[in-house]
Amino acid sequence: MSLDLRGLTPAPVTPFTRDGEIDYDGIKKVGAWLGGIDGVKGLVVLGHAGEGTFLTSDEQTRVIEAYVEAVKGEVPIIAGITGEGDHVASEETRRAVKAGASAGLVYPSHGWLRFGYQDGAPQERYRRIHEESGMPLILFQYPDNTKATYNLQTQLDIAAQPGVFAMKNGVRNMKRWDTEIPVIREQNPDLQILTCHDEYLLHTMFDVDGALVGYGGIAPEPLIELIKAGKAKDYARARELHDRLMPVTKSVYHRGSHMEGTVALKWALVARGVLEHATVRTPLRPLAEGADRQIADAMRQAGLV
Ligand SMILES: N[C@@H](CC=O)C(=O)O
Repeated sequence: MSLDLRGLTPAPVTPFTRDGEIDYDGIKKVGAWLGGIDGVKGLVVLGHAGEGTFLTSDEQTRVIEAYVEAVKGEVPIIAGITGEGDHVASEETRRAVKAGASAGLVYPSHGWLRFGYQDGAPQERYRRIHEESGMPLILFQYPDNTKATYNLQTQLDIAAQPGVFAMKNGVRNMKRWDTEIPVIREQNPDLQILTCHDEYLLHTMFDVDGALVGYGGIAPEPLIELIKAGKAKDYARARELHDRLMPVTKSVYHRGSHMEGTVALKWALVARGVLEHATVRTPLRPLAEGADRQIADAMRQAGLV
């Protein structure tokens, strides 16, 4: 498997026009900017930050194509694969391959969040998607406080399957992180382990090959430094970067929910001059009055503006 995500892989937003259509000029701008940064290893489009499930399947295809064009071959485009059933997810992955995506980040089937999954179902989901599309896949570990979180054996099984080359881990249970990551690593030395703990990256930064985060779409430069510091086991430097970013972390990710974080990401890009406005699609809603100014202040304090 040749994809190398050992570094920063941002999950960028999908820009919209003020009337809620996809803003292709906006994608060009975001894609060219992020794709041109040394240390960015790929972009994951159509994830949570990219409002992927709020797009029609035609729109999803066009967003992939637009990002592929925007990055001009500098980095691979990876598509979020979110279809509920394995058959539709597999079809979705085939469309993504055709549109130019180089890999897929496979989300759990949505119903598992509420009801949990039957033994073997996650393994089968990855197996089928890979076999039917040929796409290299990233295992997505959901938070421990959801029923869609995979137990250790399920993670090990998926990680060992053909076509699975990386894991995006957002377990958000530090006991599980500290005990499971070493086992996963030992049993799958080639698996690229990427943290997605946007709201508290510091703890996870010392055990990973990289980060696959929405945060990377607004603050790529310090996050690349943070990943380097983690790999060098330079806690002092990592702590310094963490502290510098804290106002941004708070104003974007310590909000009522991670959903608000997606809206906040767009305001952060407005502050950076990358986007002109922060239009999102429902069910996302505008942030409370003044949040835009608070986010812009935080970006200034962190030296990102
Ligand atoms: N960082 C979030 C949202 C990304 O998909 C997560 O942990 O899942």
